[in-house]
Amino acid sequence: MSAVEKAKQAAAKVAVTNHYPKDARWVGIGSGTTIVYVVEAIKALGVDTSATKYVPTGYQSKQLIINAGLTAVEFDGIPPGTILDVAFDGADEVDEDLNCIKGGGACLFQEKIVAMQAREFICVADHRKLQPRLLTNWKTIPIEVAPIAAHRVITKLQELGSIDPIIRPSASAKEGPLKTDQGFFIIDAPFPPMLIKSDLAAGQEGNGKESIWAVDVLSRKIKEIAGVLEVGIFSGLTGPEASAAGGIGGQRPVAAYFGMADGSVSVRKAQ
Ligand SMILES: O=C(CO)[C@H](O)[C@H](O)COP(=O)(O)O
Repeated sequence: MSAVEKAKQAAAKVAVTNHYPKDARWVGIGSGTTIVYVVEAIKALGVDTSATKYVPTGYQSKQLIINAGLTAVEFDGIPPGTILDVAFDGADEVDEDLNCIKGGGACLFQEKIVAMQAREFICVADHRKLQPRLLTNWKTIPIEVAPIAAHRVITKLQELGSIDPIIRPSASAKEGPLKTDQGFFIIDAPFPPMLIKSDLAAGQEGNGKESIWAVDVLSRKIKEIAGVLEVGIFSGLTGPEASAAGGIGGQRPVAAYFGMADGSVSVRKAQ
C-alpha cells in the first residue's frame, strides 16, 4: 500500500473511532477512494450493524455499502424527517475554516444533501487536501448542471471571472460529456484561490473584484445561476450550528481528519 493510501486509512480509522455512534441507526457514506477505508474501519469496529441503514451518495458508494454486507437505503428511501446520526465523506480540498471543495468524483449533489441531512458531517482525507485556501492545489470548482443549460452556465461563470470553465468529458471521449447519477453534466470552473475568514478580518472584501471571492459569496453566486443543480463548495454552517439556528444539517464539516505524511492523523475542528 502506498504512503498516501496508508494516510487515508489512518485518518478513516481515527474518524470512525471518534464519531461512529454507539447504536447508530442512519449513517451517510460518501464517495471516492478514501471512503473505502471508512467502511473498512466501520466493519473493523465489530459492532452489530444489523439495525443500521447506510445512505449512499451515488452508485459507487451504494456498491461499496452492499459489498461490505451493510444495508444501503438511498436518500429518497429515508423516512421524512429522519436525521442521519453522522455522514462521513472525503474532499478534494479543505481550507483552514473547513470549507471544502467536493465533486472530483462527480457525486457532489447527493454528497451535499446527505451531509445536510446529518447531525454531524465528518470529512476524511489525506494531507494533500489540506490547504490554507480553497483552489490552492485543486484548481477548479465542480458544478453539476442541467445539460440543456450547460453553455449558458459557462457564460455566467465567465462573467463571475472563471477562466475557461469546461464540461467534464467522460473517460471515453466517444461517449461525450460525463453524466452524473442524476444524468446531469459537471462543469469544472477554474477560479483564483478564495478568501477565508482571516482574510476578511484583515480587510479584504471578497466582493469578487479581480475575481477574488470569499467562499460563501462565490458559492451563493454560482448556485443562483439557472441551470445549476449544485455547486461543489461545502461552506456555511456546520450541523450543530444549523441545529442551534433551528434547522437541520450544515454542509461544512464539524471535523476533518487528515492522514499526514509521517503516519500521524491531524484533526481540525470547525470554529
Ligand atoms: O467529492 C468527492 C466525489 O464527488 C470525493 O469525496 C472527493 O473527490 C475525494 O475523493 P478521494 O477520497 O478519492 O480523494
